[in-house]
Formats: sequence, structure tokens, C-alpha cells
Amino acid sequence: MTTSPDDRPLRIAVPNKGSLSQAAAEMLRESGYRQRQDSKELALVDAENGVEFFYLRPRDIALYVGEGTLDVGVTGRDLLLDSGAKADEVLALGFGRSRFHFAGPRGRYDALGDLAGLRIATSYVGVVRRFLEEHGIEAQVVRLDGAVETSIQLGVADVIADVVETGSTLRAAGLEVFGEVILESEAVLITRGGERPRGLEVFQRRLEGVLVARSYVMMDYDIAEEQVAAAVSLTPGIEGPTIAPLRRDGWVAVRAMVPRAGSQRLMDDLYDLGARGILVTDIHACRL
Ligand SMILES: Nc1ncnc2c1ncn2[C@@H]1O[C@H](COP(=O)(O)OP(=O)(O)OP(=O)(O)O)[C@@H](O)[C@H]1O
Ligand SMILES: O=P(O)(O)OC[C@H]1O[C@H](OP(=O)(O)OP(=O)(O)O)[C@H](O)[C@@H]1O
Ligand SMILES: [Mg+2]
Repeated sequence: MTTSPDDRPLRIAVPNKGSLSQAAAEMLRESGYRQRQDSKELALVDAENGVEFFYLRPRDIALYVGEGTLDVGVTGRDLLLDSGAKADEVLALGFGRSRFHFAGPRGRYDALGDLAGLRIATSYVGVVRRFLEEHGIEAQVVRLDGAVETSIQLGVADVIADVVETGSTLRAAGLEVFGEVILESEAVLITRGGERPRGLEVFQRRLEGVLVARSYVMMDYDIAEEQVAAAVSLTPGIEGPTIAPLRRDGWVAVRAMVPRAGSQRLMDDLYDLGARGILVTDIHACRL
């Protein structure tokens, strides 16, 4: 049972809005937890699984967890770093990926050195100030809540530092990135610095199970015994493939988990080796 020392549920902060909220709820559902039906619900108890979810602004989540008010949370790595909260990343969750970049009017700037003395608009003041300090760059940081791309056109800033996913917002504003990537972000599971609250282990294992189930598939095929060694080297599985006898003499059935990426190519290679009846099925959940 996922409970804390005093037997209260594990208290989990989940994004209530924005880019991370839907994917976070989906991942939690796939992990077997109840999720809210209505986006107005602020909290939800899943007594059967010993957890309680609090739906909060992703930007605030690291603060709640850092203060110890909530045990764990799902937020963006960039938001965690920006907050300066005493919370640590314990698991990368593979969704909400983005890059954090400086950008300016197309063709005007091309290196970090160009930033000296400029006004930089951003919603991520903590991340930007730290970056400037680490690189010994003196520039003015202008804090905005959002739509930072428009700030240059309106004369509030010379450049911006913002989240870039597809790049289409930048293009539409006539901007382009320059300099190196400031950071690569994705949704992460966080806990209070150095702490492993009771109940975290089960919660984390469930999320890890979803990550594996998403990135692996189950592959089954039949093959002649003399080709088994070659085939198994292509599909070594996790602990080792299952090999079972077939009714057909001299043939066996092989079953192994393989990475989803490249699984079509693997099927081609197995077919060329003589494997037949090659089947790929999704994994819905697992514990390795
Ligand atoms: N296209 C994107 N735009 C903004 N944030 C993104 C995007 N893709 C991923 N993210 C990540 O989502 C997190 C920001 O979430 P947040 O909900 O605060 O912003 P938002 O999606 O801009 O929401 P809002 O509707 O409040 O503007 C960050 O971790 C960020 O890296
Ligand atoms: O590279 P893209 O795929 O275009 O995505 C990045 C854009 O999306 C976010 O803005 P959002 O729509 O959240 O608006 P906001 O700036 O008001 O938060 C982010 O701040 C960028 O502007
Ligand atoms: Mg936004």
C-alpha cells in the first residue's frame, strides 16, 4: 500500500493547466491512478492506491514540494530550475519536451557575446539570470508572464529567452534562436531535496513501468532451431528471450521485449534470417 509513515496518503502535485497537464494526467491514468473528470476539481483522493492529487499551476509545484507541503510533484525541469526551490528531479517522464533559447530578430544576433547590455524579456528570470552570471554576461532581464515574443516588436526588449518546441511561434514573430541551447527540458518527477517519502517507491515504479511500456513492444516469432542463436542476438530481451518448442519439428517460438523504435527494421532482419509469424504487440503495463 502506498502510504506515508503516519499512514496518510502520498501527496502528489500535478499540473492543472498548460502544456504538461493533459499528458501528466494520461500518464497517471496509465499508471493505474484515478484522475479528475472535471478540470475545475482542485484535489482528488485515490484511497485505493493511497495517494492524493493536488492540481496546481506547474510553476508553483516545485515550491510546494520544496517546502515539504506536498511529497512529490510533476513539473517541467525548466520550471524546477527557475524556481530555485529545494526540490530534486528523481525521474524524467518523457513528455513536455522543449528547449530553452535566446532569440532575436532574424539575422541581427548570432552569438552569446551579442547579449551584453541588451534587454532580455523572459518568464524564466531565474534560469536566465543564472545563465548570464555563469557566462559573465551583463544584461538587463525583463520579467514578463507570457507572449514574450511580442515584447521586441513593442520595444520592451531587444531579445527574448523562451521555451521553443516546434519553433512556429518564433517564426511567426520574425525571430530566430541564436547562441547555444540554455537547457533541454521535459516533464520530471520531483521530491523535496534529498528526501524519499514513503510511498514514493511504488509511485515511481508505476511511472517507470509506463515509460518502459511506451518505449518497448513485445515481439513473437517462429524460427528454425539452427537460426535461433543469430535471431536471439537481434532480440536479446531484458532478462533473456523466452524460447518454447513448436509442434513443427526443428522449429521454436521466440518471445522478447524489444525497443519500439526500430522494431519494423528488426522485423525485416528477422524475416531475412528465416523467421516467420513475426508479431508485434503493445505492452500496456509492466514492472521490470
Ligand atoms: N510549446 C510549449 N509551450 C510552453 N511550454 C511548453 C511547451 N512544450 C513544453 N512545455 C513545457 O511546459 C512547461 C510550461 O508549462 P506552463 O503550463 O507553465 O506553460 P504554458 O504551457 O505556457 O501554459 P500557459 O497556458 O499557462 O501559458 C515548461 O516545463 C515547458 O518547458
Ligand atoms: O515553439 P512553439 O511550438 O511555437 O512553442 C513555444 C511557444 O509556446 C509557449 O507559449 P504559450 O502558447 O504557452 O503562450 P504564453 O507565452 O502566453 O505562455 C512558449 O512560451 C512559446 O511562445
Ligand atoms: Mg505559456
